[in-house]
Amino acid sequence: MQDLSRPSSAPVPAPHPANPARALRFHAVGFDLDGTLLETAPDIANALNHALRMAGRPTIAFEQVRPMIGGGAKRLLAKALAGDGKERVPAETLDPLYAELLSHYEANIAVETKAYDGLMPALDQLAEAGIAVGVATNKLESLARHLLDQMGMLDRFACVIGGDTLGTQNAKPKPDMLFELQRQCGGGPAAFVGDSIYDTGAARAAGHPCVAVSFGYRTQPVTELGADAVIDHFDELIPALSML
Ligand SMILES: O=C(O)COP(=O)(O)O
Ligand SMILES: [Mg+2]
Repeated sequence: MQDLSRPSSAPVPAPHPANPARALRFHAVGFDLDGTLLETAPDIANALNHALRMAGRPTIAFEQVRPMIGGGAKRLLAKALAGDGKERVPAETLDPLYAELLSHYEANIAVETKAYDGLMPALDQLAEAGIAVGVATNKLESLARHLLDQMGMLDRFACVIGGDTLGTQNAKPKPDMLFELQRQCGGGPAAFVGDSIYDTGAARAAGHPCVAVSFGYRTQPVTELGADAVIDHFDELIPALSML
């Protein structure tokens, strides 16, 4: 039926722009979680500092915690307790504090955590193009699912592989989690997007092209991660994937 409410001189709406994700060669795109999809460092730092307080140790400034994230919370706590890194922390000290950190984090997992700018439109474009997306994080799988659920994002991902899903000995930078993500996303060519050396290491070992985000957590310059492309904003993700 003719729309009589629109005057004949009204501009015709522009056609929906073509979705560049439809031209990608990948069947699946995997994402790291901390420092890639979500800025989780404030809530992680709060949980770490809670555990340090329980141990009677000095807390660590947020800016110092950020680059320490990437290898999982247990490694983060061990690094924080080790101070200059020379002190080896015995399991009987580490394990109860790790339990404290986890329970504080679980109860306060999405207080200050935020999705990075442009993430949702990029995920929308991938979904509209029929490309499966999954998460491979060194976080415990249960915490990763809980966090994504709290952020209202869990149903966007075909799978969530955590640092413990295949056994912690197979966590990134081993390639296994990326192979599992690829399998659960239905197979076919897959790319990976991450923020740290754990991610680029896993992608290289899996033979998956890799995009590094410059806004995440790492100790070295982003150009030294060995990624195939670097992006500063999620608006650049699909153009970057199209070059790989
Ligand atoms: O929790 C961590 O230390 C790492 O998590 P990520 O693999 O999602 O960066
Ligand atoms: Mg990360």
